[in-house]
Amino acid sequence: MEDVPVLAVSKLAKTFRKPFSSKSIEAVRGVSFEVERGQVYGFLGPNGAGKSTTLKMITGLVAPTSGSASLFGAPFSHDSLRKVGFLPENPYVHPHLSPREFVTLCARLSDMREPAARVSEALARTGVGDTIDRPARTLSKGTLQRVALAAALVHEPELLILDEPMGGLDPAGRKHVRDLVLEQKAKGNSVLLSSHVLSDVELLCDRVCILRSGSVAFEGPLAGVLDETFRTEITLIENQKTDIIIANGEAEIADVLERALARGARVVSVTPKRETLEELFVRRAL
Ligand SMILES: Nc1ncnc2c1ncn2[C@@H]1O[C@H](COP(=O)(O)OP(=O)(O)OP(=O)(O)O)[C@@H](O)[C@H]1O
Repeated sequence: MEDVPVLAVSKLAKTFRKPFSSKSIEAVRGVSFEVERGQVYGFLGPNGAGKSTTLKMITGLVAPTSGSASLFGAPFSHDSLRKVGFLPENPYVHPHLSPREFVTLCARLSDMREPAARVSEALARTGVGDTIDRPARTLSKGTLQRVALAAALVHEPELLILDEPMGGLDPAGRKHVRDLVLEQKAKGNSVLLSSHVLSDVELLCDRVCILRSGSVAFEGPLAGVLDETFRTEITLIENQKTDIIIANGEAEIADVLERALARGARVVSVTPKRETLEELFVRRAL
């Protein structure tokens, strides 16, 4: 079972019908990708690209129009969801429950018998400190986000799905999330991370899928892509003017330098530049 993907999404599609109208919105159009064990997988795309809808179909909250998602090598079932933790975008924490009560409720819904220790541990891990017994309606947005994250983690899921986990968090909270994601990976668990914070995605993810208008615009390992787009900037001064030439690959660099020196140009710098995820995102998704 080691080689079976933790999550396999196959041609998932969702069309929403507009009420009282013949119009419809094709939110997701045949999206496929796989998440392996121990992998942190980035799910990116501009606003309205279909990320949240895809994550809701994976977790059974929205019924697909077509296509399927299988978890741990088996067709989707509510049983397989026991091994999944989900932090939705704009999570709802019942306003009359305290963080401890809410996360205990979530733990019991995941069939945990004696969850007290795990509940305290999960809330401490996400940094909900001394507000643990206050009603949720009195808590800040960032604290509620931390409570919801604890609820997604409490049953020690093998696949953690995070939809915009940095929403409303301060720098310390964002660091908590980054550390948590790396901790999950170190334990051999998998994380599917949807985020607009590209620097975090670049730091954490092994592989990414970029959605555009409901379709996959790019899917692949991050390292390979960023290496593939490796280029070198050569700055020259020629006839009292500065010129920047972009060269790809060693042969091209040698060629540019040889010609420049033969013309009597002065080489000011030769700087390797790697494409950032931000640049890749703009190129592929916008
Ligand atoms: N319940 C719904 N009914 C009708 N349309 C919907 C519904 N949910 C989402 N949509 C539409 O589907 C499209 C995709 O929305 P979705 O929330 O999946 O995008 P997203 O990539 O998560 O965006 P964001 O980054 O802004 O969260 C949008 O056009 C949205 O308006």
